Amino acid sequence: MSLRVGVIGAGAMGADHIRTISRSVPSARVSAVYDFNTDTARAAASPVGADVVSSAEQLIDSTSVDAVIIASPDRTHADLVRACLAAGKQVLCEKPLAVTADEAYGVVEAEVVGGRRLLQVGFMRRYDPGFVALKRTITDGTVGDVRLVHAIHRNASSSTSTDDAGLITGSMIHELDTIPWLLDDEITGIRVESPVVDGFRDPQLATIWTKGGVMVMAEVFVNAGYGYDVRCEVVGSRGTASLAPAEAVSTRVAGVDGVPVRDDFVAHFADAYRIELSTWADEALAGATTGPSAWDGYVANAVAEAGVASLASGAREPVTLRERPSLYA
Ligand SMILES: NC(=O)C1=CN([C@@H]2O[C@H](COP(=O)(O)OP(=O)(O)OC[C@H]3O[C@@H](n4cnc5c(N)ncnc54)[C@H](O)[C@@H]3O)[C@@H](O)[C@H]2O)C=CC1
Ligand SMILES: O=C1[C@@H](O)[C@H](O)[C@@H](O)[C@H](O)[C@H]1O
Repeated sequence: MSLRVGVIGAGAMGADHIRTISRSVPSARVSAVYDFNTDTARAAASPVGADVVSSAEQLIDSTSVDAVIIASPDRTHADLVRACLAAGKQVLCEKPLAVTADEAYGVVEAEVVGGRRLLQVGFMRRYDPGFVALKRTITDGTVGDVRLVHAIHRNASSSTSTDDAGLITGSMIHELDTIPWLLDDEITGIRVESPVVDGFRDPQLATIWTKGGVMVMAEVFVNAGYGYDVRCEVVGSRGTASLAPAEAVSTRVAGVDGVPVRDDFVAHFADAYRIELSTWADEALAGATTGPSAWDGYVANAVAEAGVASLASGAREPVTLRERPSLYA
């Protein structure tokens, strides 16, 4: 039996998830696609033989859809997730869970009412072989006690993170989820600054403090021009650990010694998306989900909100969280 997946939003990310499922996830197949733009939906659905449906509601309620992937714009996520929860369907919602922390907590409350976890948030770095190996160097004590993390997150360009707050809620949100997961720690404060005073504040530099006493410097630059670049170095009391370059081979050609930089997230995180989708589909078939939760999505939104406040105030802003329901213990 394979999981019949309905996909809402078939732009860059939705279309890539559809391709990945059809090529590399034997336990699932895409049965229905909805996109606001019908041509976009058709282009993604027809190569995999999926139906194009005329609304998100129709897709969620369809008897030929067992589980849903939401890859429409950020502002649509929370309402669509709530509709999936009301229909009792497993749902993988792309990050961010919501645009504000209150909206994200509303999703937490809706899931708690149902009494079981149905939602996974698309924080795919938790499945990336590089980030998983980096986390292992922390948990097995290789680097000793962690003191600092240096993170870099650059896009060649971005059509989705296009304003000051959107850069934090749409792009930096990956760091805001990765750091607590990597360190098994909580973020307690954040200051975000930018060298750009007028216009779009890109790049942004975040200084992040954790409950365990670690300091993190995170640079996010979504119009860096040269390619997609995600780096992370952990500095501990016994040594350091860094993500290795994504390519396995370094070349010396035409007087240049180096490794290519990939174009975008689709190429850079291909393995992470594949492992994320396979794990999610296998678990959904078994009626469970153990990936990044509604609570994780809410926490990342709460830190992002403090980051947005800091960019305006120039101050270090505290992160205050609401009560964590026992469903996410
Ligand atoms: N996990 C990751 O690494 C990534 C996650 N994302 C997330 O995926 C989502 C989609 O991003 P992209 O694919 O890059 O954007 P995109 O702009 O390429 O695609 C969005 C698609 O959604 C459609 N759409 C707009 N309103 C809709 C609605 N109300 N219902 C259904 N479809 C609608 C648009 O027509 C478009 O085809 C965003 O939430 C983004 O934050 C995006 C890129 C990478
Ligand atoms: O999630 C993503 C995009 O939405 C976001 O706009 C990019 O900055 C990130 O690198 C990508 O992973």
